[in-house]
Amino acid sequence: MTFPPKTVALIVAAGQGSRAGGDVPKQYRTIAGKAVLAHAHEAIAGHGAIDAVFVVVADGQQHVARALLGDEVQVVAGADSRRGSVRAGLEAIDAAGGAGIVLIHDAARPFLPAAVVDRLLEALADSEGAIPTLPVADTLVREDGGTMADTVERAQLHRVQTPQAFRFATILAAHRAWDEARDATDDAQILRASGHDVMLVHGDERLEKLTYRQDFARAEALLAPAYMTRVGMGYDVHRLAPGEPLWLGGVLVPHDRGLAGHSDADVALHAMVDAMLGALADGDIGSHFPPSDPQWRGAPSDRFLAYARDRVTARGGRIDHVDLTIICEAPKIGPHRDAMRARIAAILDVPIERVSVKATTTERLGFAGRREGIAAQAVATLSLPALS
Ligand SMILES: Nc1ccn([C@@H]2O[C@H](COP(=O)(O)OP(=O)(O)OP(=O)(O)O)[C@@H](O)[C@H]2O)c(=O)n1
Ligand SMILES: C[C@](O)(CO)[C@H](O)COP(=O)(O)O
Repeated sequence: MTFPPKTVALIVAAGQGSRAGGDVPKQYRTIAGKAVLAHAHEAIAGHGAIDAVFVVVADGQQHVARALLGDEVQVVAGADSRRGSVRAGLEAIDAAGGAGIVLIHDAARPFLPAAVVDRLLEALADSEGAIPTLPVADTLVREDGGTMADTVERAQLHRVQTPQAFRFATILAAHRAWDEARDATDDAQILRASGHDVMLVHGDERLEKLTYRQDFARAEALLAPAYMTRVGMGYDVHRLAPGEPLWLGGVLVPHDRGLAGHSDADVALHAMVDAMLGALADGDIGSHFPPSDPQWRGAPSDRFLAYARDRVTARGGRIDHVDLTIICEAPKIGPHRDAMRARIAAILDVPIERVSVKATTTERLGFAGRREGIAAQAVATLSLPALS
């Protein structure tokens, strides 16, 4: 029976990130709230073939790495060059008992699809080393003092990524044999210099290295949740009755009659609640606050609207806009429009510019025209995570 060789991931994170700028080295900057190094660690450590992870950081930063990654990870002090940091990591793995396979990975490549690791390990079955690469899509030219010189044939050129996978004993020996006076930008060239072939497997665009400041915006965009716009509409009617206060759009409006209903009968807020629940495809106001339930008798309708707002937030969504139309002969809505907008904006916790309140009569036609009741229509526009 053969056992798979012990496979160790070695993440190098001891660089200064000078090309990326910023107050802290790029591997400690966050993307979607998580440190770049933590993303890289999570991606590689989460692959089922990885038995242990060693991380190389600048001397003095060991406690930062442990705080980010936990105590299971082995933390090693790095060197002034990437090559030196890899060497320090390999020696630490050797001192800890060695490995069968090592995957050497840049912390600066935080997004690692598992399929890349699968391809590397498969290629390693017949070789001492394998690396992920991508083809070059642009035309390549040499420069001669600011002008274009020869075009470089690109068919055989590849962009080299990490992780780079090696038989551990072979890459350790190659590093030890390497002339310390020379640098090397990656480990595959060190292996090759020791006489071994390096297999190429297909890499992944998501593995691109964070090198420059603008690369961080690209990385944030990669992780940003995709939103979809959802629109809901609501409609409600309540009867006007003497001796009732008139609540409309969350505002107490002076009038000779008020709206009758189980709660405070604020027809405008009720239509808005239904619009928001509609956009969520989450039932209607009656299913969340049944009129048969005595606890809602006389209840202020701003509670219902705040509830709908919280349903949106709980789904990871945001309220982009609400548009309300109040349909009545009297009272006049114009004088109260901005107070209603301000109140609704406060309940929904959105800027007032996202709240529209309009009004219309029905030219004295129908129940609204006969002043028997007031109707309201609302449209709510929400952004919800696409998968919600
Ligand atoms: N002395 C070094 C230099 C680099 N690295 C690591 O090697 C990876 C790739 O290197 P690079 O992108 O060049 O990172 P930096 O050297 O930090 O960047 P810069 O050259 O812009 O300073 C990074 O994860 C980096 O932290 C390292 O461990 N030790
Ligand atoms: C190892 C590497 O990421 C492979 O592309 C690259 O060579 C690192 O180069 P850098 O100059 O250290 O960024």
